[in-house]
Amino acid sequence: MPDGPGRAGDPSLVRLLADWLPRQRWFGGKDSPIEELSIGTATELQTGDPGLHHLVLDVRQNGATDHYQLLLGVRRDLPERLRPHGIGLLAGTTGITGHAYDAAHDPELTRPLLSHMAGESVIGPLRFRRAPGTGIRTDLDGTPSTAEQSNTSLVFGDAYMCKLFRRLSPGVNPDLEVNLALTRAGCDHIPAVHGWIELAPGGDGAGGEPITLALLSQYLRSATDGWQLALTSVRDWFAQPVPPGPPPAFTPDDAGAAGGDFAAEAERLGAATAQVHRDLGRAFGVTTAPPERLRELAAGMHDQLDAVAAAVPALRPHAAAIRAVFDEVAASAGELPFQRVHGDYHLGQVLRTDTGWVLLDFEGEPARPAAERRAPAHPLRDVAGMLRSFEYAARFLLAVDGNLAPEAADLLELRARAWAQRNRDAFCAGYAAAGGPDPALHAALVRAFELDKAVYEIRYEARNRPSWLPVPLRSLAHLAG
Ligand SMILES: Nc1ncnc2c1ncn2[C@@H]1O[C@H](COP(=O)(O)OP(=O)(O)O)[C@@H](O)[C@H]1O
Ligand SMILES: O=P(O)(O)O[C@H]1O[C@H](CO)[C@@H](O[C@H]2O[C@H](CO)[C@@H](O)[C@H](O)[C@H]2O)[C@H](O)[C@H]1O
Repeated sequence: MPDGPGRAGDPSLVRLLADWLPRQRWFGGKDSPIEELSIGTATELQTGDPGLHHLVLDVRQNGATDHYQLLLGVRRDLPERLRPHGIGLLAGTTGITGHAYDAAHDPELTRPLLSHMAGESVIGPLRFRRAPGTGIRTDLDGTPSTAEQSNTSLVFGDAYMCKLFRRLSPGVNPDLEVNLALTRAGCDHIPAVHGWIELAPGGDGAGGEPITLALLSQYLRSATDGWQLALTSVRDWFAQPVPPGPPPAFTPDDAGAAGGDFAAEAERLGAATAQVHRDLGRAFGVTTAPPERLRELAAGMHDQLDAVAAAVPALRPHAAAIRAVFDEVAASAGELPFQRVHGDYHLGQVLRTDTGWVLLDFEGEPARPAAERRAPAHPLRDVAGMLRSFEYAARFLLAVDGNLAPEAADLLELRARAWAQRNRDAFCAGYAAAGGPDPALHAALVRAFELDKAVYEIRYEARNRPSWLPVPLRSLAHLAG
């Protein structure tokens, strides 16, 4: 029978994890070495073979400690299907033996999560919770979603999606907080919350609030995410024959005539976004920020730019043009409505269901400190996030194909601009028509938010997906003007 890693100091497990962790998609610190790794909490959820343990890993990088969550499976023999998720063989230096692996990939070990949430179990510092008024089925196994994401989500049949937050933030996760509040506000544009898992206060020294570990939501089986829909539209447009003669100047209307047009969806998405902003305002309140707030906002943008330009040299040639836009915001007058927003809004965060658009993942940008992610902001920050996403979708195919001849790349860049402009316009029109602040009336602010987001993306890609770095860099020249 394999034994478990209950002893927090097992040196062989710690060594194996330090080697394995940086190779995981969801590990947010790939740009720096791990200075120290230790096991913060270890909770046995299932004894026997396979065994299941919940670990919180304390990972020190650049002098700061981040906490990551791992469901650790331990088996005497590791079946072929689990080998890609193996962490290593624990040879028993402290009495622990067996193959350790990431149990999120073992359906047999995911079912207990549902039964514990259904029964509201408390195991050591872990508390399993069921949302008020809901039941949870316990007859389903979970398999990891193949969606491109920063956490790991398990899909349970047609019923549930359980997001395991990988990098833990102190306190209640904003995704849970916002989804519960929007459910109470009767918002139609989110999936229903069924349950969650939390670590009791004091479990890792985060003070009085429990730390959210996982969120169980309604699985929107037949939905397609906005990113996939948008890319299909871009592919259609890029596949159009090139008109003969000198290089054409494509208009946004040309991009719409290609078939697979996304503009009507973009407009509906704009409207859904405005409705969610309205509901967020009702649930959490709206305050009027004085003009000094604009200066603080611009100062924060400059600070991020400093940090990212220091780390990513390719950003530096654009820095002066970007700073001029931030300065314009700092110099402007007027009072602004501040409220809770999505915070990391992009096409991968929205699903088109049979009845309309649903918004996901109210966690905010994973690299920002927790307090900043929950802080009120101007709603046009989300609008700018989605505008960046249209730029991303337009340029993704172009940036990832390194074999394009320069003329072909130039032509596709012109096509990319036309597609992005068409869908940006449609989204903004839908947003303003549904009652959101009109982006056209706040052009300087939207531009600053977009550039700030592009700078964030450059750091995000450098840290997490270096091969994607050309995507935000490519659009920067155009955006910075
Ligand atoms: N309730 C759901 N039903 C169906 N698919 C979902 C649901 N929630 C998320 N997804 C899919 O999973 C992807 C990642 O979800 P998200 O919450 O954004 O995770 P992360 O924070 O890790 O990026 C989404 O882009 C979407 O495709
Ligand atoms: O979805 P997350 O909360 O994990 O957000 C992070 O990862 C996103 C990528 O998965 C990243 O989004 C960037 O890439 C998208 C395409 O994959 C694109 O649509 C977005 O516009 C772009 O910002 C997001 O920035 C990051 O926080």
